[in-house]
Amino acid sequence: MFVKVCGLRTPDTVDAAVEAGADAVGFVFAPGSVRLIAPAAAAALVARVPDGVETVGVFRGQPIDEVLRLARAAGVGTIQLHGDEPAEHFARAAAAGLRTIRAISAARYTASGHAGDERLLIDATVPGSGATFDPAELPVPPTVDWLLAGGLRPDNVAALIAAFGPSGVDVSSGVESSPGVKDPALIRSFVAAARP
Ligand SMILES: O=C(O)c1ccccc1N[C@@H]1O[C@H](COP(=O)(O)O)[C@@H](O)[C@H]1O
Repeated sequence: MFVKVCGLRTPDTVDAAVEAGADAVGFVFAPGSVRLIAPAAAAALVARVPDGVETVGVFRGQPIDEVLRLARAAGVGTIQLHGDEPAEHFARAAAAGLRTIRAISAARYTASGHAGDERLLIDATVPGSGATFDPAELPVPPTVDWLLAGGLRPDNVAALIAAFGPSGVDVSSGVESSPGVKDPALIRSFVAAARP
């Protein structure tokens, strides 16, 4: 089970995610997020991440030139786009040597609409809110590689994996002691619960 821990902003929590065995760590560059991090600060955290652990920049509705500039400054290897971005944005990212994750709400998922995506993340309507989505919004889970996100926590992730059968999971609020403040112990508990 691929495990991503997102919205990291401090060295101790990046280290906790890596040591716990996370496959990916995420840094949020979407304006207005409580987890927003400056690219230079993110670059210092990316430098702590060993090869083999994916570094993901998270964006929402931003111009692709801004996305690429921030991704380059932070040194992340993957971008995650939450704003219904056009195919051209993904092509520009791939041309820049970046991997991509398309993030959509469960209510907007259609199999035909996402067959060609490299990787898909299916979230609740408001990303980063700590809310889960209604299972009725995803009657038939994707057959492509996909990440389950939205309100995941150490105490619910195993049941949600069993219910939806994703390729991976992605968490932010559920491993925080307060909005935007990651808790190393909760990070460790989440990774252990996601990969028993
Ligand atoms: O985390 C944020 O603040 C954020 C802001 C804008 C776009 C995406 C964001 N986070 C993504 O949402 C998922 C789910 O969050 P949560 O676990 O429900 O809090 C998170 O993993 C990020 O990929």
